[in-house]
Amino acid sequence: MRVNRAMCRLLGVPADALVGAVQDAFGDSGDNAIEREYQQDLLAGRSDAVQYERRYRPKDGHTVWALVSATLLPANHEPQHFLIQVNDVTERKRAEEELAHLAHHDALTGVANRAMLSEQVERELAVARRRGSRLAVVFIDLDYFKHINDTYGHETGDVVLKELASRLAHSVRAIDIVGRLGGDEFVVVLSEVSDARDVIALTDKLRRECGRPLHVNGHEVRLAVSMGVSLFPDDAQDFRTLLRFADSALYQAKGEGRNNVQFYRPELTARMEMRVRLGAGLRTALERGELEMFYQPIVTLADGRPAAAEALLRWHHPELGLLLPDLFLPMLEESSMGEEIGAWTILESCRQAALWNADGGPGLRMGVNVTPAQFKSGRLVPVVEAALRATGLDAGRLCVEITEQSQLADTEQTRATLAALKTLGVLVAIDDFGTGYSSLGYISRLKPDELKVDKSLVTDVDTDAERAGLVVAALAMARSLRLLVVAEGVETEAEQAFLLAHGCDMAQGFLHARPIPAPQFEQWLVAAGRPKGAGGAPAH
Ligand SMILES: Nc1nc2c(ncn2[C@@H]2O[C@H](COP(=O)(O)OP(=O)(O)OP(=O)(O)O)[C@@H](O)[C@H]2O)c(=O)[nH]1
Repeated sequence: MRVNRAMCRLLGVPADALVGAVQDAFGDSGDNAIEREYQQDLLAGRSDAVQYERRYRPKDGHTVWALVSATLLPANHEPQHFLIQVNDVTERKRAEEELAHLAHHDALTGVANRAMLSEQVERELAVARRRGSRLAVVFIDLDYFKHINDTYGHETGDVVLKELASRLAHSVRAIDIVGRLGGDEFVVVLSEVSDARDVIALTDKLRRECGRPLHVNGHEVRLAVSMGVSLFPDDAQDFRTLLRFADSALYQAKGEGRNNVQFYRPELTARMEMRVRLGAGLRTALERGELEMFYQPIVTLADGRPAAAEALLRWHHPELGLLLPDLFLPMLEESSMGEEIGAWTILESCRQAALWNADGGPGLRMGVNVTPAQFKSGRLVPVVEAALRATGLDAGRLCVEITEQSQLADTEQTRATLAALKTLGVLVAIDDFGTGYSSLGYISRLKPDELKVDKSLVTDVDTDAERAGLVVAALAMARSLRLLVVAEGVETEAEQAFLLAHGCDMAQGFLHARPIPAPQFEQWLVAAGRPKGAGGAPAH
């Protein structure tokens, strides 16, 4: 064998070290075998010339990719000789590999992207089918990631996503797969799980790892994830369906208050279909006149007189009948119509309040619910301002109700929006108080005008000592902050008497009336305005 100087340079050794040794000492064993097959083709006359790519592994450990062209030299004498031309194509190969990596991996986090994920999972599914083993698809979504982006900026958001990917990758076993679908959505596929208990142990570990606070640019970012799980072969046979089912379970986990794991159940498919159906219907609900505001009275406890109304959205669905917001609010938040419908509810409630308060009316305040999305959109203040201008309602008669949820984070933007509403003269109420995590400090910073104590604390307050203690504490806190308190969900005289005795200002609930359409509300007003003994306020 003879080699030229270029080949010696390529492998980093003198010619005599190469003779007789190229294939065995410097070659990749798999490639060597393939090369021998090509050479057999030439020797057997099956080809005149062959070309293939192979690797050499010089002694310094790096890999050289070569494009090899080989022919047999004219056979004048035995043994026969090959003429082998070797082109170093390492750079081209590296670029190709980089492109392939980019095509298969998520650019931000480096884990598998959607395409690679489905490729890998299909392979794992084939193995699981052959072996009859079980596999879990875990859909993971960060809780309130928008809030992290909004509070700390997009770059910090990116660091959080990278860290999350790395935590996932380090928490799973070598046989598992981690991928990112986009945004804050990740998928982990757990192979060879024996049963749901196995999956719970693994997902609990993932949740613990992902939930550790993260320190970025001097901030401590608190993290939590929700997860939805579907199982092969129990729930579905193919990856697409498994992913869809895991997504339904994730939706359930978000609905259960986040930071938890839910397994897919068949009834979730029906719920998912309903969600899609409602989401589609919402797009045309407004223009078709299917939406209506109902009003529930709020009375002053001291004298039983009407003080306010809470406006509540209702949807007359053409097939499903009258729907309460609990059923369609999540879809409304996701829908492109969310903002438009939100603005309409404010305008409609202001219009009604202006009408009821015209000509020396009863001086009713109108409570209007705003969703967290509406609140955070940055457009709430102009929408309220426009509604007041269009309807002529006195700003002091409008009360914006914001639910006490962790979405209503204690941020600069929250405080600025509340301050802007106050500048307009609009009142602000913290709704569903007692269901969230508000501390006294938090409430005092938000400076609302009113607290609405949630029904869950009010029900049986006269007999349940624990609830009574909480309500009394809430009333004391409200007094110290000079806030008005409305008790929600008051259903019995005994509850109402307890509330009155402990200094609660107002009550709302079935004891007085259910939410009713405007014409019925007017009848209620007339009846409630009558002196006691002349009929009183009917309970609807
Ligand atoms: N920093 C960063 N943000 C992203 C990226 N891709 C999507 N997002 C943001 O991720 C957020 C996705 O939020 P969602 O999952 O819909 O909502 P969430 O706030 O996490 O609320 P829940 O999931 O309901 O708990 C949006 O605000 C997107 O703008 C990205 O590559 N980097």
